[in-house]
Amino acid sequence: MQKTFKNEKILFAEPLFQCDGLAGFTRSELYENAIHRTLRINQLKKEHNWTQEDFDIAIRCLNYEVGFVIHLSMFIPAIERLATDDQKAKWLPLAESYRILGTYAQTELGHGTNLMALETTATFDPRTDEFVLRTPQLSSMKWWPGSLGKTATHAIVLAQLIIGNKNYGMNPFMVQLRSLEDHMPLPGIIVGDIGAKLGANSNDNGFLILNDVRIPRENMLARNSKVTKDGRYIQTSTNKANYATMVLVRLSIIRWAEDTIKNGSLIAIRYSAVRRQSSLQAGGPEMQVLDYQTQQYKIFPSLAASYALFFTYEAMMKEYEIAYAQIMRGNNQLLGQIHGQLSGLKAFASDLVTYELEMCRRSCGGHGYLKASVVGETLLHTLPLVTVEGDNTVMYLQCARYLLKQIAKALAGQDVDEPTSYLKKDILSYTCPVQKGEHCTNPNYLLKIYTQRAHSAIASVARQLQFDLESGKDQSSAFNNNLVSLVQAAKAHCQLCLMKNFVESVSALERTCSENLASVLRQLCLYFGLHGIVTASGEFLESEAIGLQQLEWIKAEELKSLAAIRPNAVALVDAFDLHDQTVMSALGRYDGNAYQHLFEAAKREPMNQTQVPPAYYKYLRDLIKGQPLAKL
Ligand SMILES: CCCCCCCCCC/C=C\CCCCC/C=C/C(=O)SCCNC(=O)CCNC(=O)[C@H](O)C(C)(C)COP(=O)(O)OP(=O)(O)OC[C@H]1O[C@@H](n2cnc3c(N)ncnc32)[C@H](O)[C@@H]1OP(=O)(O)O
Ligand SMILES: Cc1cc2nc3c(=O)[nH]c(=O)nc-3n(C[C@H](O)[C@H](O)[C@H](O)COP(=O)(O)OP(=O)(O)OC[C@H]3O[C@@H](n4cnc5c(N)ncnc54)[C@H](O)[C@@H]3O)c2cc1C
Repeated sequence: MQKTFKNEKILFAEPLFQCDGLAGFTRSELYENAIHRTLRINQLKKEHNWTQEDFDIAIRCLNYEVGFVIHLSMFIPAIERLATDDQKAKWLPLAESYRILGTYAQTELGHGTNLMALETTATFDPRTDEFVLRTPQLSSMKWWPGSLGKTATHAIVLAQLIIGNKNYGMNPFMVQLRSLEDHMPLPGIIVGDIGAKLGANSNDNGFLILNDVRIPRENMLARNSKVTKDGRYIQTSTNKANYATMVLVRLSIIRWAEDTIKNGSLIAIRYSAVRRQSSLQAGGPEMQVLDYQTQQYKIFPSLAASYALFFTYEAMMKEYEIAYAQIMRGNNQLLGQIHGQLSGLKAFASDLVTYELEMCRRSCGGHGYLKASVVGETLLHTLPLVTVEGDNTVMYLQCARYLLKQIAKALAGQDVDEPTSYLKKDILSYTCPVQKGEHCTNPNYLLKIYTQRAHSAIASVARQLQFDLESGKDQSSAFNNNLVSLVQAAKAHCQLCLMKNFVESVSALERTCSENLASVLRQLCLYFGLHGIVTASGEFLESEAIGLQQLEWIKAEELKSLAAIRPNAVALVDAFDLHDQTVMSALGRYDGNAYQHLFEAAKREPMNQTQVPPAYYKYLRDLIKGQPLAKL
């Protein structure tokens, strides 16, 4: 799956990267540890001539529990995408050498989704050839940007550009926040950490108030638009190009989701293979819980999702690279496609893994509630993915907006983008591919069912919107009246994308891998398809892609698939080739000694470093001895 990290031994030989000790760290310790880790990985990269890909894999091996994540994943990419060549020549070397530490400051206390309503302003002052940055009111302050709280010396601030009395919309500005001498905030800058979060507490997400902070005109990142010395606004590319960084990060989030669900399914399956509990025959030997059909039903979806997301990330990375290369040459033809695809798939991937991670946690019984199992921690660390880089509902709606445009083109006989080429088909020409039970064992037949269901969902909401408009509703009311169906249509398209990528990737692999491996992957792909239909059976029936007879066959085939996957389940997670230090879980170690590792973790618990707790002397001793308690 993930390219085996040939430098794993080097990385995990150092205590700094051994994860057992993180439990019990305070926020400041987590924060410092994360910074220390990134800088040490940088040193290892230089000492061992690692590539940038090695650096990236090292961070993934540490489950992104490192510092400077926004600097690396947003600040630098934003300079690359939004700055002119001269500005890149100035800022990139400083950022890449950590001489400046950055954040991407877009979200405000009052607005995160609605970028048009961001309140931070950058007013051009022609007298001094500067921009004056201001967060005019409480709700305007930047709130959430990673590394903003205590680390960033610079921020790419997204602000409404004001020239004279005209607002030219959201534009990016490079703003220095702290002195490079003593790290103190500069005049006009009020900055700090927004406080503890459910997870990811090594990251200093921060707040930023700008009180008439002046920056030179050349600090407006001007690849897509600029302001001349005499105050003229010149747009050289679509304003949407200023959104480019978010598109890239949505792609990264799909891989983040893949990484976390691999961890979760590995822990759940390895633990379920060693955990014996109860027996089916009275007095018989206790069973591996992995042999219970219900346990397989709970955790094999996460196994299938791991592979589905791996194949989808690989496919979308190729699609993004093609689009990005064109966009950077000024050709925005693929911008709408890549935005629509990645908005939806980021939402679908993060929804899928947060749901399946909780199922993995539940499948570990009581031990799933221990931090030492790590599944719960992984879930807490993954939860933000349904919100960051665009709240999932909003992202589905962006995807749906793209799909509506595509189906309108299809119905008008115009060309459509490759990912929506199925919309060119006549919706009435579909026939159910599954005419007998064995057809349910063919992923290609299932793919046709997914295609019809997605097409039907998109066509249905398009018709309903048209009906609402024709019956006199205005555009926004008609839209709001159909938001749930729009989200449903986007999800249907995204689930089709995952299934299509899975089927196509396995058929490509079949040409080069062994038949044994091919049959295991085919089985997993089939299961992924069957399970997806069963869990959304209402929508598939509604689309008439299947009837009750087909659903009955599919449900039966899904349960058969569980038994077929069982013999290879452990091998399929071992194939992730994840180091124990990456998985970190006492339940998911390669050696299978879950109880021993749980007990070792308990012994490391700080409370166990003394036999008698301090509370004994304060409260318990007198209580136990029947002494009257002093006034508390
Ligand atoms: C190599 C070593 C590297 C080591 C890496 C280390 C780290 C590992 C990697 C870690 C992985 C991930 C990191 C994750 C960290 C995340 C931290 C969080 C960051 C953030 O959250 S940043 C803030 C994110 N905020 C948002 O996403 C805001 C969401 N809102 C919006 O995007 C917009 O408001 C909107 C899309 C909802 C609405 O846009 P708006 O312009 O107001 O109106 P519309 O009419 O809807 O759109 C107008 C047209 O613009 C098109 N559009 C919109 N968005 C985009 C886009 N992003 N790209 C292209 N086009 C876009 C839209 O389609 C409309 O076009 P049309 O008019 O229809 O043609
Ligand atoms: C851990 C973390 C790290 C972050 N890091 C950064 C960062 O580095 N830089 C940065 O700029 N931001 C960052 N953010 C902020 C993040 O981008 C926003 O939280 C996100 O864009 C969602 O916006 P919001 O918080 O305003 O939610 P809202 O948009 O207020 O969402 C609230 C509810 O309203 C609904 N809603 C909103 N608009 C619509 C609509 N048009 N139609 C239907 N429903 C709607 C949403 O679905 C949601 O249910 C981070 C957030 C988190 C949690």
